Amino acid sequence: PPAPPPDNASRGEPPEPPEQPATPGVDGWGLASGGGGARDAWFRTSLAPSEMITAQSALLEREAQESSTTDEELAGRRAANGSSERGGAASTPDYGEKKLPQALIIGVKKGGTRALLEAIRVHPDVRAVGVEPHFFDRNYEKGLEWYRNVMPKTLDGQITMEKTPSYFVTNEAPKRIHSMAKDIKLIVVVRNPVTRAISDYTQTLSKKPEIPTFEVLAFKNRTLGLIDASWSAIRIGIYALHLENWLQYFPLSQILFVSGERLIVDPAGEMAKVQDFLGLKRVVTDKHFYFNKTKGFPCLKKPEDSSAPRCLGKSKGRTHPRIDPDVIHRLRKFYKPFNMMFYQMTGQDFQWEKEESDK
Ligand SMILES: Nc1ncnc2c1ncn2[C@@H]1O[C@H](COP(=O)(O)OS(=O)(=O)O)[C@@H](OP(=O)(O)O)[C@H]1O
Repeated sequence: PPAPPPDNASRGEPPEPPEQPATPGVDGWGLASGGGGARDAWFRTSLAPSEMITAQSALLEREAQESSTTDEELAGRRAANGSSERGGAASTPDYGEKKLPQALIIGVKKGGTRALLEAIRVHPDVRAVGVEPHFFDRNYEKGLEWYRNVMPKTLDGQITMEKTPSYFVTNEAPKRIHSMAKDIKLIVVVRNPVTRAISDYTQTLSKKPEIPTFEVLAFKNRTLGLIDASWSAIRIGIYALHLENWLQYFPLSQILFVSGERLIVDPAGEMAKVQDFLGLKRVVTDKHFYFNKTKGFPCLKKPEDSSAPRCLGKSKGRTHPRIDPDVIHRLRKFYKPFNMMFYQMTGQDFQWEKEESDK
């Protein structure tokens, strides 16, 4: 495989979270209603009103810094809803204590991380932060007490979780996470890197319509067919490169790789693996999902006691621009050796080479 690419260079996109040079030698849906009853709704947070303030300030900070890894719609609703976010549970006393997370969704950006977090927080034994705390990349200097405070209260036996997709590509993240909890469980939602890159670009384009085309940004030299691996949209997809860094600190057994593609076609199947990995009873099953034809994605069934939205918002499942098939072909060739290395490292074949087209 080609040599590790250099760091991302600014290409007129919103700034990315700080990404570090490659490791040397590497080629490379929960409403806690009625005191813990049905928790089946996308777009709900498990935060009490007071916790919302902390989380919202984290959110605002995040938005001030950059907006590349966003769940914009979710953020918008949260800001609009203010402290009434817990809906039916707002009047329910919030028992328990805030703990540091025992499991993290560390990536990848545009992999399907929001869908996974919203689905797992349906589980009564999981409580999660709705926003991305970005602790191990941007807020680390705020300290562990700040981080713990961002977390929702949990009862004994409940797992605390958060998701920040940029952790996966943050050089310092594995070391920092390991120093907090060496037995933490890590989840990575991976997706065909070509489609992921287009999804990433589509998100940027939605905020900055004036940016060059994907085809222009993807190449250092298009005539020579030289891919610009320093462009973050491309670099994030070199999963083997980033994974190498995590494996310096965590055994493979502590990392679960979820297929972003399977999470769409068989959400219950992927959720079974996630629950097993987290040591949870398989509570989130096919009964919780339905396929929404308008959205084109699986959504969570509406809880009996709520009129909450069931699908993820408009920022999830955007229509991708049409990309020159030749460029897609070049990118697939570029990623192939890295994908092979990733399959070998994880012992899982994600079948990205078999896909005939990239959405
Ligand atoms: N159930 C469901 N509903 C909607 N969207 C779904 C779902 N499951 C997976 N996906 C895919 O998730 C992609 C966004 O990934 P992330 O949530 O990780 O994005 S982000 O990094 O937090 O911005 C998003 O990417 P795009 O389709 O490119 O918008 C979706 O394809």
